[in-house]
Amino acid sequence: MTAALEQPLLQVRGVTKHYGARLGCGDVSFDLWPGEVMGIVGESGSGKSTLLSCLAGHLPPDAGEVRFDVDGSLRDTLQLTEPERRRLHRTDWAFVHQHARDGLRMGVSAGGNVGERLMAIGARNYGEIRSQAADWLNRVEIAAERMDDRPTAFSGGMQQRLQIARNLVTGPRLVFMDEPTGGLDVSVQARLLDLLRGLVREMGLSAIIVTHDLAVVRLLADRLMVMKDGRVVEQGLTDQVLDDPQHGYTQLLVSSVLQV
Ligand SMILES: Nc1ncnc2c1ncn2[C@@H]1O[C@H](COP(=O)(O)OP(=O)(O)OP(=O)(O)O)[C@@H](O)[C@H]1O
Repeated sequence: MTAALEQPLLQVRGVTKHYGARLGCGDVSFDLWPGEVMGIVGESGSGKSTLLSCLAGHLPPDAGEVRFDVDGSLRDTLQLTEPERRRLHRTDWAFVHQHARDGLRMGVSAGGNVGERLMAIGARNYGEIRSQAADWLNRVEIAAERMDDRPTAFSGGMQQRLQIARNLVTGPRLVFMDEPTGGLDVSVQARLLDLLRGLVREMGLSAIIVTHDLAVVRLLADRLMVMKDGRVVEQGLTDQVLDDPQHGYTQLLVSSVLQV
């Protein structure tokens, strides 16, 4: 067994964030293992986005630790130096936003959006960058002839697929996703979900996915955390939690979906 498999990729302990007197998320702890996908579900205001922001280093928590496997040892990401943090965000971590425009450069061509990430980690050969960008556009089902178009000329679903290509092209070890299928038409959502599932399996991605859509976690997540009022009320294997929910709130969440 390699060292990477003997310890979690991400270790979260006691992460807490308040907004003034209001609790954003409270005392959240879990381990994420390499190749594992964790889903975080809960109704609006339950603290999912706050937690994701704290985990991804976008928001400093009031308390707690977020340790990530850096070169074989678990380092508290809140204590990293600025260059170390930047390196982490460019190489090992990726963040897929709900709104593609938050994760894309809208004034740059589709190929440029993907190629830029490669250049940020040191790629310099133009031909090589363009061919890798073309390969990734193909993987996310964007036709090669759209490579020089700007994302503003793309549909919502295409923009989201482009954002995914931009994030995955550098082979990150951990991907944070905030409602990756939110705000899209149902048929577009289904196709995107299918694509994401293929990529997650093919690349053995480790990911943390926030969603209010149980269909998303059913398809993508190995494990599930259910949040309510900033707290984790239930966690476990996705199928177990969804098929046999123990907490009253999870039961409500599952049954309200079934009634739709
Ligand atoms: N910037 C902020 N200032 C003050 N309170 C905030 C802020 N952001 C979130 N909150 C509060 O923190 C709690 C958790 O909100 P959060 O956005 O994390 O929930 P969520 O589950 O992601 O909701 P949604 O699905 O609607 O995005 C809520 O009570 C919310 O009102």
